[in-house]
Amino acid sequence: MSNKALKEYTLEEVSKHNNEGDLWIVIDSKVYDISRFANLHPGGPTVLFASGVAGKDATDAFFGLHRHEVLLRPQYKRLQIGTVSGQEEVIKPPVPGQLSMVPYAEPTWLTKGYYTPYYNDNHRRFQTAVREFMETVVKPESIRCEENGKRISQEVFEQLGDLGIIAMRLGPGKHLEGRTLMGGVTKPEEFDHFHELIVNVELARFGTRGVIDGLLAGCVIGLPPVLNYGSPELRAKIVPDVLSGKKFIALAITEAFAGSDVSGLQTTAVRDGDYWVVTGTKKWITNGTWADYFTTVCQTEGGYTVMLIERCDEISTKPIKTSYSSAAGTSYIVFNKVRVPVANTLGKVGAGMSVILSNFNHERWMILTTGLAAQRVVVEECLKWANQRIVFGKPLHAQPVMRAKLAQMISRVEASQNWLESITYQMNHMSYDEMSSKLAGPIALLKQFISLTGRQIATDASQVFGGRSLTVTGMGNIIENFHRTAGFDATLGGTEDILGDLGVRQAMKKMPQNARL
Ligand code: HEM
Repeated sequence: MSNKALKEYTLEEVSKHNNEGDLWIVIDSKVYDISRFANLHPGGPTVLFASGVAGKDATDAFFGLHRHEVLLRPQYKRLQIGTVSGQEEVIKPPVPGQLSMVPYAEPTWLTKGYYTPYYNDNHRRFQTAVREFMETVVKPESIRCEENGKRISQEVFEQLGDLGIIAMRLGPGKHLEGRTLMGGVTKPEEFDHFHELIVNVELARFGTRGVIDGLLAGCVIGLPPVLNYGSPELRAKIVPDVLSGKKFIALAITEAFAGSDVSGLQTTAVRDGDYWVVTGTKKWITNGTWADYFTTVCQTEGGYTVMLIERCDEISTKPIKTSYSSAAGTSYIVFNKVRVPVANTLGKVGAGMSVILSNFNHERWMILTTGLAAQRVVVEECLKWANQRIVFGKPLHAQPVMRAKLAQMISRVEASQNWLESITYQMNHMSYDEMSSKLAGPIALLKQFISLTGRQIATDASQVFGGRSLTVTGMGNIIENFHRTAGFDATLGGTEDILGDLGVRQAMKKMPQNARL
């Protein structure tokens, strides 16, 4: 119903409808006829007949128990029959694309009145366009897929492809040449790692951790070896379809036999004329359940070799059940004497380790950007909840223990943001080789820091939300998802302890020989 068709009522008129079969309430200036809905209400009918609710302004009671989006669902929206005369809506529904006004809900560069050394007007226009698209198209789909465990629809993947988002997730580079990015908001030559950071942040804000990986993390890590080491023929065959969202690729390294210790891999590739014959298994492969191509590391004579394997009858991919949604497509893969053309070899035979390692910094940077974005959303949720939740007659934030938790959360997110932007700035100014030698340590340490703070934030947030943080639906749904999945970032792309160790080893390598106290 459009606002024009709605009638105006006085509070006195509303108050007469307070019985079974004839029940109205007011929520934030809007009058709802819930006479028939009462028996269908998920919270039961009795709560709706309570004296402060039936026929009354139930705004505070409603927002103490429901998220705003409940009222926006079409089946509930149509319960509205009018507005209260002389009243205006105070609690505005979220508008897709809009920046949050909650303190610390946005990084400083997106907060009114603050300055930034890193971002320019192009980044701002780009951020607006990406957020609007993500919130309008990707968010509803993400919420559905996180719940039902299905992959994002083909239609949305192709929209991501058309806007250049799949390609942009790989960072700046030749693969962007000639592409129209976000409908022309940014030119390929303007696109830098801050644009890429914006894309990663904006797709990670929905409280749908499985979907973050489902939004083609497999391509971010699986396609670069093809771009950097594949023959022109192979690139021409694979890259256009993958970047347009028509075909999918996964990076198949880890095995039940080897995780962070990549040198324990057992999948073999044996040469037979112009083919490799690949036999073995891979485990925890993101996007593997639906991938058309697998960038795979195999043991060959002379060491490890990376090759692109196309899906065929000799490959089976089984979904692995994890504590996050199957929308990520996490899979167990069996290669049963798969014949792979030698022309699909990526890099030199026996030089597989350097092909894999060349990709790790970017992968870790990508993981920590989405991890941090999700943490900031949790901070926003907690600040809002601490403000609106009334306990012992006062808002939750009146309790010093709650303020102490919020202070810790905010500080962690702001510290990570500043470190991340500093590293991203370095990435923009360094050659690929410089990045490998100078940023592997800092990226590893920042990833360790962000995955650690993620788990600390998850623990604090669950205390702020109490029982609501345990339920998949309702007020604390974002906290529940975050709390359940925060540990993932401590494992993906190298475990937290190993990355901390790597950071320190890199530093020690650079210690001046004559350094003394
Ligand atoms: C148009 C009005 C209303 C609609 C459309 C509505 C809808 C819902 C929905 C969809 C849920 C399931 C949980 C969720 O998705 O958040 C729910 C739960 C609930 N509702 Fe309502 N509701 C309305 C008004 C009210 C009011 C005025 C009260 C006041 C007491 C109330 C009390 C509850 C309670 C106690 C629960 C269970 C909450 C929980 O499990 O934590 N509802 N409602």
